[in-house]
Amino acid sequence: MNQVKQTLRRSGISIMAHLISLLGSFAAVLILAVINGSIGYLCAMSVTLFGALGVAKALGEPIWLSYEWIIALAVGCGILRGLLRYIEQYSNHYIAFHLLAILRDKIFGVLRKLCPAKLESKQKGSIIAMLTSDIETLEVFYAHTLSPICIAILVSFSVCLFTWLAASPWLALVALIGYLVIGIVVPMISSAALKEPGVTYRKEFASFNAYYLDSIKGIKDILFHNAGEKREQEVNRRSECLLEETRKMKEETGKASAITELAVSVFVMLTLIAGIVLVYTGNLTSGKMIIGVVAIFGSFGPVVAISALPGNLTQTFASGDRVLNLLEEVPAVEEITDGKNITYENLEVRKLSFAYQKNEPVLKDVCMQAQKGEIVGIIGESGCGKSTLLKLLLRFWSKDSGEILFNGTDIEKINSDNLLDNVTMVSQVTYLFDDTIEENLRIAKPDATQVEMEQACRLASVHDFVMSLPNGYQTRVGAMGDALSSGEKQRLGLARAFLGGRQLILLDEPTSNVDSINEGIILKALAQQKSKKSIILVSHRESTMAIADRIYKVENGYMTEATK
Ligand SMILES: Nc1ncnc2c1ncn2[C@@H]1O[C@H](COP(=O)(O)OP(=O)(O)OP(=O)(O)O)[C@@H](O)[C@H]1O
Repeated sequence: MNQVKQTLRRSGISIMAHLISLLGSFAAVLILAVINGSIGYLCAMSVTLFGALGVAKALGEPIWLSYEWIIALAVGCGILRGLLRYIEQYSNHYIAFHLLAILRDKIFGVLRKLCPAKLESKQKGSIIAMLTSDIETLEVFYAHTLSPICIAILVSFSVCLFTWLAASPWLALVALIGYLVIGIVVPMISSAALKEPGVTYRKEFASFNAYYLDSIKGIKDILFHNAGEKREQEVNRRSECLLEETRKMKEETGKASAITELAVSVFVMLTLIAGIVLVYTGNLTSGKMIIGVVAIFGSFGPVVAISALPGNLTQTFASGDRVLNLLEEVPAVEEITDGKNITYENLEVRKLSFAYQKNEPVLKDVCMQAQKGEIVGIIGESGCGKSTLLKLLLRFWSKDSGEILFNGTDIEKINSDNLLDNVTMVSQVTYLFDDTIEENLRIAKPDATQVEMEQACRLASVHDFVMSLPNGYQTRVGAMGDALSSGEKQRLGLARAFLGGRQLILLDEPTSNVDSINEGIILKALAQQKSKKSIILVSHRESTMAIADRIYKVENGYMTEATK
């Protein structure tokens, strides 16, 4: 179990301020919710208060309302309460769900910018947890935290004023102290006690989700190595940890609500005692005492709601902190929008150096070039930096030094969108979305015609396979493309690249998963394509390298031209 003290990067106030700043134009809807909520609660209180007025009138207080009016107003307040409560809840949820949609959108936008460099170091499971549970948790903040706090302040202030004017300033003072204790002191104490369990719970929850998801994704390998039992034990252990954290949190929440209930009872008693003393000392009539005491009795609801917040609030803070951290994460590579647009003709790499970690260079003073009409091969031992070089050419990472020149323009001066309009890559693993084959191909060219798609698939030697499927191009491939073999996925990845029509195609082991017949067809297709494009081909296979016009070898971070 993680016993390390969990802390947030920001204070609770700062998280709340950030989250409130996201409200923007929804602030007007929040004001509507607060007004309706406050008047609604005062209406609810008024039902019993009109009852108290009736009793006070019966005790001889000079109340100008007739009994009929008192009953009619009590009924009217009851009905109005329902309507206003509906508007309040509707407004709160309107804000919450609209903001959650905006936040999801923002997070996706940030992930796009961070991808792929920063995301290589983040567990995908924890990002999924963030997109699902963390954002859902913020619903509590927007729908059930902000307006209750404002409503509690307004209602408490109104009741104090009413009690002062209608009964006695002393009763108003007791009520005020009660509100401050229940609405501020008790929540502060319980929030301090709940902070650590709340943050730890959220971290355990996110870590459990990530581990669980990871286990499901890797279930085949777990089975291959008969490691199921060990993995299951670890899942159970983590589940127990999560359960323990939940228990701790619930225990603290239970204590907090018990303290609140106790405080309410104490202040109800104190109000009553103060009222009786005032009547006995002749400072208040019995009728006014009943009106004041009944008003205060029914007024603790909003502050009790606040004192119940810390349990949720600590989790909201933890979730809010994680979401804000991601929103503020600086991408490893800044998007370029004020650069040049090019149409690819040639590539030249001069003295390129790069390291993922300081002082551990992967590539050193690398030089290479590619012209249209050429297939350039790159070979080298596993882990020598071949894929890294391709990622640098796509600017997925920023080079440390040297130049990557497209048509003589450095990569740092070319608009990011435009670069990806010119260059594409087929990586070692092709991701297929849980959609039809047609839609999976279309991500490379959304407006592709059926003829274009079929042509690309023929070039990638996958058209006959697609046509053999029950629904041809309309066949769904299943989540992560699990229904297809690695070779089929790889060939669909190639088809995407051919369909996209980019002028520079980077291929990372494009034939590693296909048999020699299909390799031959793909290589022939590549040879046909090269007259219009540059193709940079990374492969271990000698047979694949045979089509390269020039071959570079990467060794110990350096690159040399190899003899064919
Ligand atoms: N995101 C990353 N952060 C830190 N190190 C990385 C990262 N990606 C790759 N590396 C390291 O950089 C080195 C080069 O990796 P790269 O994937 O470029 O090798 P490769 O030549 O393509 O290997 P292979 O032929 O096995 O695909 C390796 O030591 C690898 O562990």
